[in-house]
Formats: sequence, C-alpha cells, structure tokens
Amino acid sequence: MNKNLQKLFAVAQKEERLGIGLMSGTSLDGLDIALCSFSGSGLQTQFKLIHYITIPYGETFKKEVQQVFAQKHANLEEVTLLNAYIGSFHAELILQSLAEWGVAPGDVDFIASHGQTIYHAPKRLHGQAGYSNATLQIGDADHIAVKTGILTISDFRQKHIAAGGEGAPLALYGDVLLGSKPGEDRILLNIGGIANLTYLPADADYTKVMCTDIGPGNTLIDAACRAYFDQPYDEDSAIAYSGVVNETLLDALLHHPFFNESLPKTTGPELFNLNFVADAQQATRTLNLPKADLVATLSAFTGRSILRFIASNFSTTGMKIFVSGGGARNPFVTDYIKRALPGVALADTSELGINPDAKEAILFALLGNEALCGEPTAIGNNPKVLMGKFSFPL
Ligand SMILES: Nc1ncnc2c1ncn2[C@@H]1O[C@H](COP(=O)(O)OP(=O)(O)OP(=O)(O)O)[C@@H](O)[C@H]1O
Ligand SMILES: CC(=O)N[C@H]1[C@@H]2OC[C@@H](O2)[C@@H](O)[C@@H]1O[C@H](C)C(=O)O
Repeated sequence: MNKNLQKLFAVAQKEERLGIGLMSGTSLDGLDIALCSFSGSGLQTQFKLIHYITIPYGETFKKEVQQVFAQKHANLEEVTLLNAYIGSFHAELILQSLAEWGVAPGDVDFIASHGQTIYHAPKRLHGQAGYSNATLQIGDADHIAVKTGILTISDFRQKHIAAGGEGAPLALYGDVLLGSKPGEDRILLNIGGIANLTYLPADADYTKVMCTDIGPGNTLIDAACRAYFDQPYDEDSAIAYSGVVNETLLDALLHHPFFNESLPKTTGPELFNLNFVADAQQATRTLNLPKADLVATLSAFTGRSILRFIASNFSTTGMKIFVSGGGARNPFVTDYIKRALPGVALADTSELGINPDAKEAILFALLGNEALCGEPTAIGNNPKVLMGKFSFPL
C-alpha cells in the first residue's frame, strides 16, 4: 500500500491530532497560521488553540497578488507563477513559525490550507447562462506538502460548489461546532474584507442555522486608504473620525441590489470595489467629496449594512453577538452597530474561547479535521459535505 495512504489512515484514527489551519483572506494583510489540537469530530469535537500568528505580507507580494486579485482580466502567466509561488511561500512561513514555537514538523499530523482567493464568481455575479457558481483559490497544496513533509488538505470551496453551494461562507461549519450554546440566540459576526455572519438559534435546531455574507467589511475602507492615503487600512478609524458621513452617498451605496438578494449569498471585491463607489459618487454628484469624508462614508456603509441586515432578519431581544475579524478592531464600525442596537450584548469571540483574529484559521484546521475523520453534517440549507483535497509529501 502507498505509505502516504497508510499514514493518512493512521492519522484519521488517532485519539488526538495536531493540525495547522491557514487563512489568507480577501484583505491580503497576511497569512494567519493556527496550530490546534483536536480530538473527536463533528459536534463532539474538542479543540485547543496551541499557537497562533499572523505573518504580515510585504508590499511587493501584496502588489503582485493585487494585479490578479478580483480582476476580470489578468495575466495568465502571473496567475500560474503565483499558484506555485504562494504554495511554496506559505510552506516557508509554516516552517518558520514551527521553528519559533519549538514544534517539529514531524509532530504535525496535517495542514489545512485555504489558499488565496483570486476570484469569486457566484452565478449571481457572473450571470452567464450554462455556467455554475465558481471560485478560485490559488497556492497549490502539493508545494506545501512536499516542502513541509506534512499531509496537506486544501481547496475546500470546490466541493461546496459541486454540491450546490456558492463555495462560501464556510464559517458555519466551525461556528456550529465551536460557537453554539443551547438556550442562547447567538450571532457570530465576522468583519473581514467581506462581512458575514452565522445565526445560531437558542433551541439548537441546526436546520434553522443561517450563514451568509452580508456585504463589505473592510474591503472598501482599505481600498480607499490605499488609494488616497497611502495606508493599508484606517488604523483605529483615525481617518473616518476626522471626516463627515455623506448621507446622500451612503443611501446610494445601500441601494445596491445585492442587499435584496435571497439568502444565503456571497460576494467579494469583484463587486464591492472602488469602481462601484465611483459610480455611486457620479450618480449622487459627490465625486469631489473630501477623501476623509469618503472613508467615513464607507465605514458607515459597512456599519449600516451590517446593522440593517441584523435588524431586518432577526429579533434582537436576548440576542448575543460575537464579533471576529480585523474589523472588530475598527471602532467606527463597531460603535456604529453598538449605538443602534443598545439592548444587544456585543462582545468579541474571545468570550467563547476563540481568538477573534485566529477564528478563520481555526475554521480551516477544523475543516481539515472533519475531512480526516468527520461525517457530513446537515446544517441549515447548506450542502451536507466534507470538503478538501489531499496532497501528500514525497
Ligand atoms: N486597528 C485597526 N483599526 C482599524 N481596522 C483594522 C485594525 N486592525 C485590523 N483592521 C482591519 O482588519 C483588516 C484585516 O482583517 P482580517 O484579517 O479579518 O481580513 P481577512 O481575513 O483578509 O478577510 P476575509 O475574512 O474577508 O477573508 C485590515 O485590512 C483592516 O481593514
Ligand atoms: C470566496 C472567499 O474567499 N470568501 C471569503 C471572504 O471573506 C469573508 C467572506 O468573503 C467569506 O464568504 C469567505 O471566507 C470565510 C472564511 C468563509 O468562507 O466563511
């Protein structure tokens, strides 16, 4: 028998597994690496976060990825080169982190890698007859497996699409396993590049769980900061607080048909980008808005769209909201939500024992654990699937 298959079989049967989850999100800020231990699977999963780090990407790397990221037209040679490069680069960052943590690669049972999304094209975006939902993550996992010597599971989103989903959000699979509590109505809100949430009902009826993208999280704020302030993001909302929200532009942004589309739905910077903002500015004759006012308006846009979504889909009485993602550190956005929902308890996911920055990397580690030894679980109207492809070391 192929020795890698033998090893795979042994790992799947272990009492406890050590796994690494990797997330490189739409904000392109860096690679999140979470080293976790798991025992059991599904609703019996016991998990512990052992180490976590975000390794920021350098400007040159970011610029290279941005050339192909969310672009309708890209250089195919660049995409091909990046696919191999990102796999190999992520492997290097893993090895470097393991060395810093004093963990031998041979002790790690698996890596679960999200890869880098370069284009997300649900049918609602591309609208082309004869083509299904589609998404593309690059950073080939064979490079990770060969360079680290660790079994690597990757490309989770394709199975979700093959089984009828949009390939995202996958957060619900982790949120149900790690974040639900019978007797408490909960929303787990992630504000990354794109904002999404999972609703976990108090009666623990998993057919009622809902997980969907909401709209922009940090993506437009970051894009405006990059374009007009030469900054990667609006640290502590300093720019937004120095500006004034333009209500006319805000209303126009909120009128996008995406907000009325059926749930669950997904989106990305393919839709919510500076061209979309410029069109709304043109229509509202606000093209000359001071740039700080623009950042304030885009921050209010994120806050208002999240708020409007929650208020129109849930009764917030007794609801607890747990926030994660980099946007949890944007006070303009979080205060906007808090002010409008005074009766609702808003905390970050550390109250659940989940580091809010590490949550998505933990999710992929957990999906890797499920791929090894779980059973497909029916949650809400989501595909009942185990996801991920296996790449073996030499
Ligand atoms: N101190 C801060 N003040 C304001 N914003 C912040 C702060 N720290 C982080 N952020 C925001 O968080 C972003 C990074 O968030 P995160 O790492 O959750 O994104 P991601 O994982 O790429 O997103 P996604 O979940 O959409 O894939 C930054 O680009 C920035 O917009
Ligand atoms: C295609 C893609 O990469 N989508 C991301 C993105 O970032 C947030 C939101 O948009 C979410 O739908 C998803 O990631 C998280 C991890 C998810 O699948 O739950």
